[in-house]
Amino acid sequence: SACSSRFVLSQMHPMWQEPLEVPGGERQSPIDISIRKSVFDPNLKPLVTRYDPRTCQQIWNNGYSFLVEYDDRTDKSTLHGGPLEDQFRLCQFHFHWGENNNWGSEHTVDRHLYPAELHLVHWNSDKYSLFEEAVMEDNGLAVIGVFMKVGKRHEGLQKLVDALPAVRHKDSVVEFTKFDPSCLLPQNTNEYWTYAGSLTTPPLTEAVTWIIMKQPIEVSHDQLAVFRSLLFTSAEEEVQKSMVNNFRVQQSLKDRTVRSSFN
Ligand SMILES: NS(=O)(=O)c1ccc(S(=O)(=O)c2ccccc2)s1
Ligand SMILES: [Zn+2]
Repeated sequence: SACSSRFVLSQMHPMWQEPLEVPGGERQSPIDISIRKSVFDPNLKPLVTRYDPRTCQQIWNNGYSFLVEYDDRTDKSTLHGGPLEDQFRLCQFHFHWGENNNWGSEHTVDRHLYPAELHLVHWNSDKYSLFEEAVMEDNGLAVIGVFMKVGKRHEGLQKLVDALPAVRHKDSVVEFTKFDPSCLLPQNTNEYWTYAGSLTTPPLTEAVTWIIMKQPIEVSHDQLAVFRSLLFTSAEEEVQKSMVNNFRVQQSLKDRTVRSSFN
């Protein structure tokens, strides 16, 4: 899928310094979601996801996270509803996590940090014909964020966890098929926050409608430990660096309002 293979994320080290200026800079992500400052919007609709597991293709360690990539050449795995006016196509999902269970998520809720956060990345296939075009437009992308907390083992996630040793190093790819990402959504997808933001890794473009689920999913301590066994570095590099703390620092809300789909 074009959504991540053609875009080589900036070669800056994953703990990259914040670039001096970013495109626009008025709607950057991630942010802290203040529950009391969010505004209930009764016009927000339920989210509708239709994912076809047959579009799942591979897992790729891009040196920043690991991406599970989907065939986005047709409208087989889609997202619409919620705050969205158009239909969006799933291109990949990936995660952000910490070196321990005390932190790791990019977004926070009333400053509460989760040990990890899942991002399901979609692009507006009603308005654009290629992912590359959508990335440059302010309504081009929609990312569903799901918080992850430590608890019982997540059976659906285990198939993915078992494949991770095959993509331990940066630039490694392994075939990964027949995975339905809706198993990673919480059972209640009607309660979410939404706001206008950006990609949280370079190019940081301000093209994302963020949809953050209120209900976290539970994963086990051991499953998160396997995430931390991945490496930022490629097999050739002599010094291996554990892939941990791959989250961006929080950004100012500026002149934005976070809406909630629930009261
Ligand atoms: N963490 S996040 O969900 O905001 C995110 C960062 C990068 C991507 S991308 O790989 O889709 C991509 C998109 C456009 C250009 C390059 C990569 S998605
Ligand atoms: Zn992300």
